[in-house]
Amino acid sequence: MPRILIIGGGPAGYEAALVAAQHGGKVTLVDSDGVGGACVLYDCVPSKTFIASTGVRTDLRRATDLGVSVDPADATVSLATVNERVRSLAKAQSSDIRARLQAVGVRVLTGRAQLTDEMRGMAAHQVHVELADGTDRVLDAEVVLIATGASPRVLPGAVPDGERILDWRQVYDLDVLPEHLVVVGSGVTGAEFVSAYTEMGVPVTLVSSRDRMLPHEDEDAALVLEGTLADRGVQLVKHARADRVERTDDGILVTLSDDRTVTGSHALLCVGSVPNTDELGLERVGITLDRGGYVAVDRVSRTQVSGIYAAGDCTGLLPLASVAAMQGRIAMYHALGEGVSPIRLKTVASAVFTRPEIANVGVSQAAIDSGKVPARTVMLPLNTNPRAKMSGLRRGFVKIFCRPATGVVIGGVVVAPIASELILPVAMAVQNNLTVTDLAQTFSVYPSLTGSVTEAARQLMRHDDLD
Ligand SMILES: Cc1cc2nc3c(=O)[nH]c(=O)nc-3n(C[C@H](O)[C@H](O)[C@H](O)COP(=O)(O)OP(=O)(O)OC[C@H]3O[C@@H](n4cnc5c(N)ncnc54)[C@H](O)[C@@H]3O)c2cc1C
Ligand SMILES: NC(=O)c1ccc[n+]([C@@H]2O[C@H](COP(=O)([O-])OP(=O)(O)OC[C@H]3O[C@@H](n4cnc5c(N)ncnc54)[C@H](O)[C@@H]3O)[C@@H](O)[C@H]2O)c1
Repeated sequence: MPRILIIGGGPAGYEAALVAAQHGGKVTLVDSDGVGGACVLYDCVPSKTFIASTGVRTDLRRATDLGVSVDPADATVSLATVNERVRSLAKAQSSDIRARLQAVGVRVLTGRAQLTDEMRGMAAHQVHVELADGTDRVLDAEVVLIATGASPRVLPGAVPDGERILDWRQVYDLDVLPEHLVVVGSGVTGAEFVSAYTEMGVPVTLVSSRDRMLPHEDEDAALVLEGTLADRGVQLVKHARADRVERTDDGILVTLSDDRTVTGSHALLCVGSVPNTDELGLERVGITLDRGGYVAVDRVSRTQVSGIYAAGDCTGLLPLASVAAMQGRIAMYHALGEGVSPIRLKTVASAVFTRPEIANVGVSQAAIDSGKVPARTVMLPLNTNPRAKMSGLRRGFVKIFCRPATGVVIGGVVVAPIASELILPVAMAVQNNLTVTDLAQTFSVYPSLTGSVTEAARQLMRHDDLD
């Protein structure tokens, strides 16, 4: 069995370690900041835990429409308590993962690793680990997995100070809600925080470099979200690139590239990430990084160098926890000589955890509209759904896309309060090459929001599908 050394303990690294150990590999995992990685400690898990608290206020706000009078103003937020919950849940999950790794025999080291091969082309790679206790160790391994993730991008004129100018990892240090939050960047991270703080009752201004939020998401979905946020009082400043963010006497000042200015009490920078790939000794062993600093990999996570694999955000493939984990597992199956299918991004389901949520899977409407992918499409507003009416939901929709000739489902989008859950039947259909007839003939519960998924599929069935 090869010796396996994994650098980075996020979903890419720890999922790889679990499968490798379960298949008999002798595995060491080195992580500098905490098992679970940035995913569990700073990014995905904390943000979704925070959003869970904001959702309580959303439900209270909507209660009056359903005949239950609650004044949302009475629902005061103890930000310190919310943030303490966020931090302790993240730490608990990190401990759980460490325990699982140790239970299957993975050796876990806390420290910073880098490749130090003295010669290229050797059967074993050499890794130097600077341990957290100040000591050093040199380890040899036939298989190395680089799974070092990414860090918030810092704009030269807008360096976070952790007090008023924040990146998304620093927001949990606030004890009091901002009086007026300016979010810079309208990608998924920016959109989620705009939605969450708005639900908390904080006035929010969004500085968006594009003509719409969520430029990589379904346009109809992004417009629904923009409409909802505008109704909730969010100020959207479009075509606005932030050049500088500075402290003022009582807050912050954002200066845009066209000299417009935006003021607020706090700024939250959500301007993307950079891969953690420097100081890893990659060039020394013969791995060249691309222009963005990412490690290039093939569909079974191999780098240019034999025995060295990479997975997760450091590869820039699709920065999602689920994809990172799959890349990590695939790398280990391949390294251990197990049968493995190359990664398929066309079946990845993902969600934006705003209110409403936006979830999608498979091909996009943009690819269909551009003529790249031939498809039949349907978009069903949720306000026709009986369960949605009962719950007072007015916005949202279900879209399904299928192949013109066969009716095989190739993608879909759901915009709804729990779209992240509702996308699963569409994802199952895409993953398993099911047709719209298969979906339509599946019993959905009456009344349910998934009834709109089966109804959308029914609308895509053609007369000859009924034969
Ligand atoms: C705000 C936010 C919310 C998100 N929400 C979601 C979500 O809801 N769903 C979803 O699927 N994805 C989400 N993502 C994306 C997800 O967090 C990432 O795709 C995921 O963390 C990638 O996992 P990873 O294993 O590649 O890296 P990471 O989770 O970043 O872990 C890498 C680890 O390697 C360590 N490391 C780095 N260098 C070294 C070194 N030299 N030696 C040792 N250790 C090292 C790091 O300290 C870190 O602990 C979100 C991202 C952000 C920014
Ligand atoms: N729910 C989830 O699954 C989830 C949540 C958050 C992030 N993620 C993952 O992380 C990826 C990255 O998302 P992200 O939002 O962190 O980064 P991103 O790179 O997608 O978005 C950053 C945005 O900031 C803008 N920007 C950059 N510089 C700017 C400036 N000076 N002024 C104004 N705007 C500026 C960019 O144009 C871009 O639209 C996502 O694609 C997703 O895969 C997933």
